[in-house]
Order: sequence, then structure tokens, then C-alpha cells
Amino acid sequence: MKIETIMPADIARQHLHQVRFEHRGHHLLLPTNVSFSGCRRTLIMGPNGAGKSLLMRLAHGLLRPSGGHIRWEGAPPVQAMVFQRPVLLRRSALDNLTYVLAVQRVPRAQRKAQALNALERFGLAALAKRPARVLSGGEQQRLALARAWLLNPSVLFLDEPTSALDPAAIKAVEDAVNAFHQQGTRIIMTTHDLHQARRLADEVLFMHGGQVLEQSPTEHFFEAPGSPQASAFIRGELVW
Ligand SMILES: Nc1ncnc2c1ncn2[C@@H]1O[C@H](COP(=O)(O)OP(=O)(O)OP(=O)(O)O)[C@@H](O)[C@H]1O
Repeated sequence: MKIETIMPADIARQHLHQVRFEHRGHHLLLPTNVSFSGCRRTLIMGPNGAGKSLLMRLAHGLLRPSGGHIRWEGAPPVQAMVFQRPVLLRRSALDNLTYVLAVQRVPRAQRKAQALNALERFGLAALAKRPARVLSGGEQQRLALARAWLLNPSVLFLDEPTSALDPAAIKAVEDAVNAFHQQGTRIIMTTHDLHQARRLADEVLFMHGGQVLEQSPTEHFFEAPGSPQASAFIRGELVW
């Protein structure tokens, strides 16, 4: 199996219908209707505590909604998620990847070559033998992306993957996100970085106070934001 040649078929549309999330009487996500379709790059923006991660975890299936339902138009596609702080095994970078391939039942004889290929693609070939947990933040993030790459996901969720990284590492992660996009993966990603959203997003989903206030094409969002909160956020005046 040569991973680079696989293009996901048309990706099932995902609908969140009246999805809400409550915890101990707190309404953390108010009833929300959102759809994700095609292989768009959707960047979820909004101030701290707006509910961005919650929405993404609900969409990915890591959290169960308190109400409403999530529906796929067609078979649910393969999904992967990359977190702000990747959880890596206490093994070498290479072994973190061969492990994923073993779980996927890739024949043993093919695992090393595929893992090395992914390390190479994400600029980590020289670090193959290094313990994953001593890699720098940016290297760990790229390893998490390489691991996701091996799953060949149709939908990739990323929760603030660049928030703790320097500019060069941010660029490396953004290049990786674009590599996924170019192979036809739907991207759903949270960020606080307005410049990053301008660079990466096809559309922006803006949240505030547990509500989705807007889901617009990127240019539209920045030129004519649909709410006073979004305008204030773009001006850097909306703190929470
Ligand atoms: N699993 C959970 N159980 C209970 N409360 C939660 C859970 N996840 C998030 N929350 C709460 O929900 C609110 C929204 O959290 P969320 O992490 O979605 O915000 P966010 O928009 O991603 O913020 P930030 O930009 O600071 O990461 C917060 O008040 C948080 O404490």
C-alpha cells in the first residue's frame, strides 16, 4: 500500500443538528446547527472559553452531546485528531509510527518503509531513532501529523496545533496541514491566530459564549464580519 497515492472519495457531509453540551448545569455549548462538507479548511476562531474545542471534540466523537444529534450523509469517514500537546508513546519517533501501522494491521514487512516515508515527508527522517518524548514541541507536532498521515484520514481535526510553536515550526505545521488538504482531506482546526486563519482557511467558523455566531468564507469573515463580537475579535478587542 502506497499511502501517497490514496485519494479519499467524496467526503461525507457532516451535520450537527441542535447539538448542545452541558456540564453540571452549565450550558457550555448552546444548541448548534453546523455542517462540514467537501475538503474545505475550516478554521474555528473565537476568544478563550468560546467552546471551540468542545465543538470540535463533539464533531470528532470524543464527547457525547447532551442533546441534538450528529449525522453523516453517507458512511462516516476515517478521522484523525491532532492535539495542542501531542500524546506520544515512550518509544522512538519511528516506533511511534510503526505502532500505528501495526494497529492498522499493515503487514510487518511494510511497516518500517512506510513509517520512514512519513518521517521523511514531515522532515523528521534524521530523528527516527530519537525518543519521541524528547523531541522539541514543533518536532512532536510534526510527528503527530506524520502519525495522522499514516491513517490517511478523510477528516483531520486539529486543536490549536501551533499555539506553542515558533514561526518556523508554525510554518512547518501549516505546510503539513496544506499537504493533507492537497491530498483531499477535510481540515477542521481551531486557532487564535488571525494571520494563520487568513493564510489557511477556506472558511471561518466564529464562536463566542458557547454559540456559533458565523460560518463564512474567509474573505467575507474578515471584510464584513457578521456580528459585533466578530468585529471586535478581529480588532483584537474581544478577550472572552
Ligand atoms: N469535557 C468538559 N467538561 C466540562 N467542561 C468542559 C469540558 N470541556 C470544556 N469545558 C468547558 O467549556 C468551556 C469551553 O471550553 P473550550 O475548551 O471549548 O473553549 P475554547 O474556545 O477551545 O477555549 P480556548 O481558546 O481557551 O482553548 C470552558 O469553560 C471549559 O472549561
